[in-house]
Amino acid sequence: MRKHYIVGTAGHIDHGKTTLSTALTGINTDRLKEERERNISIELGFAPFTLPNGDQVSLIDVPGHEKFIRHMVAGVVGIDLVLLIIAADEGIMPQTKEHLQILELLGIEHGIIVLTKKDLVDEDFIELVKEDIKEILRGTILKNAPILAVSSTTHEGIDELKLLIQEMLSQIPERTSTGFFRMPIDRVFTLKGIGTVVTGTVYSGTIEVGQELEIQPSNHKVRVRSLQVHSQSVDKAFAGQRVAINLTGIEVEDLQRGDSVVTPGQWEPSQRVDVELHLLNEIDFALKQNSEVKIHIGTTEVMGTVLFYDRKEALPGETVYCQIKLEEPIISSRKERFIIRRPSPSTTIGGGSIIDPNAKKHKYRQETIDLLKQKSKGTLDELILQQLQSSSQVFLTIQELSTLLILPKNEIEVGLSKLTKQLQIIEFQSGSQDPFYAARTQLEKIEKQIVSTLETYHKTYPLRLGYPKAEFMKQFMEKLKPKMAQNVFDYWGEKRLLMVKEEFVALPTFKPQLPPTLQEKANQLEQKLIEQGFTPDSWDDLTKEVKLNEKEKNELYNFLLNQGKILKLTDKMIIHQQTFEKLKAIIIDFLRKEQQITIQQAKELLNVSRKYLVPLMELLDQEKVTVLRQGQNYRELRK
Ligand SMILES: Nc1nc2c(ncn2[C@@H]2O[C@H](COP(=O)(O)OP(=O)(O)OP(=O)(O)O)[C@@H](O)[C@H]2O)c(=O)[nH]1
Repeated sequence: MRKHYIVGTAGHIDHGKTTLSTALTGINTDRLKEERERNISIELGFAPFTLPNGDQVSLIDVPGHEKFIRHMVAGVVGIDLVLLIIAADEGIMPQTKEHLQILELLGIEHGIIVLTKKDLVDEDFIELVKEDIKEILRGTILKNAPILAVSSTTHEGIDELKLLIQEMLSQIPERTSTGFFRMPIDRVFTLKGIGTVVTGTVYSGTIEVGQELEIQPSNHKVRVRSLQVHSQSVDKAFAGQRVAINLTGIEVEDLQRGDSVVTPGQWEPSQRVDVELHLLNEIDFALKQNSEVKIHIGTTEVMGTVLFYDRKEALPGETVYCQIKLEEPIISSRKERFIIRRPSPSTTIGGGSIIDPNAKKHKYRQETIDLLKQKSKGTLDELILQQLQSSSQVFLTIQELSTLLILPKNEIEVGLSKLTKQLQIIEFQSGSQDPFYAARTQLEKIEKQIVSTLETYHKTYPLRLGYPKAEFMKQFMEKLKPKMAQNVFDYWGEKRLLMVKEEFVALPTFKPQLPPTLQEKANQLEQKLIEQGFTPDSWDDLTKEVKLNEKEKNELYNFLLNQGKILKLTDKMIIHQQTFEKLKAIIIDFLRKEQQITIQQAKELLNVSRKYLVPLMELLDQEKVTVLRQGQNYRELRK
């Protein structure tokens, strides 16, 4: 299959970028502007040409230094190769160096140095210029770049250059299209009969016709009506490609260069980004705390303030960890490259990569730097583990991790399975529900808390069955759905950390017990209650003559209820379990003979007033001994 590549040009003014583009493509890129209206994906400065093997190249040639920076930053994920153009008669000039620095800051590592205007100088001179260039390139990202001399006017070396471009491109590994979709917008316009069109380079993921997407930071919902890649209509486009998208659901006025088209729900605009920042050697000042800078990222340029956490200033050539507080919210991704410039005089100061696209406020102290360093150096596994270890929410699903880390789900899954095998994290999974995860260290930490919480609770309330389950879940299983919580209870149950009994959580060894002092009083009360038979006192009356404080009274009541020693007749009235058994025996005996019993018959049988009789009979229904026939006034045995 024929491939399509994007090649960028860089170099000092008048060194022959446009003339070389014309020599390679046969198109005068300055004239491309007129063609813009004809097709949604033709745009300023992009000219196509075909390599000897049939692969296609789109050459970007943008005039002017500002535009160069914009295009390089915006196209950083899409540019496969860069041609650094140096005129043989002039050699390295200030802007050559600055462009080289920008390529370096953006991490663009595949390049060819093209020496133009070969026809204006002799061979010896070219050799001298080449030596100069090698000297300058030493230690830079393009240190191994080949150098080739050409003439764009006589076309000497142009075919050789095409072959060299072809060879270099064939060595570049294929891009992967993993992750959520994101495309920073570089142009917005309307076309008659088509509607709103945006163009840009796809940073991550894939896009399809019909897909629902969202514009950030404005949070507009949109749909893809049609797509073009390099003037061809396509159904799908991938990371690294330059794409024109025809959008529905939005007007041109609601879009601007710098916005991003993204997968819905995955990106949150932020006004703080943590960064690893490298300052150029060549600047002649120190970057002070709170300096105002302009950050070029994606297709956006935003003013921001530099915040250091371990210094008052950064010196030329230094690489530091810091934060940039932005004047407007932006969308960015971890490891995304950016450039910073000084607003006036407009000069490039440095650049770097994003550590945290949704950064928080930090304190001025060494720990902040340690954290940023760890985050920037961290592998995917380390990041996942760190998230699970530091999150206030102990249990997280893949979706939650993906949202928190701004990383694609498929990559998170790979990391999780590795970490599970290493026993660094515990996976909770059952049936159709989504699996969720916890870091082992984090789990051990809360297990300790649980044991100590339960111990204290049992000591304070020795008569209770245990810690109320609902409260327990709120405290230790924040945000976990009941079904998921059951998984964790099962896990802890198997580990013999705790046991769950109805609505209570207790240590496995725990049994509610009466202390000796209360035991005696309890016996006394039970005895009295048994003697009262079918006409018992309320709990309040019963306990009047026994010395109990309010708490003991309550605890003992609940204890006897939980132990099944007493049963509730009404809110106030209770009956002893032995009395209830007696009642049951009498009624069952009667019903076996007579089949039915009315209230009147029961009254005669038990010889109590209605005040007791009604709750007694209702208790029998409740305990599933009898049923009251609907609409009748008699009861039968329950089958
Ligand atoms: N003799 C000769 N002249 C050349 C060659 N390449 C470019 N030139 C001339 O150099 C001048 C500048 O060339 P451009 O192609 O406009 O340079 P550029 O780098 O695109 O300039 P900017 O876009 O303004 O930065 C023009 O007059 C060209 O005709 C070459 O290989 N040989």
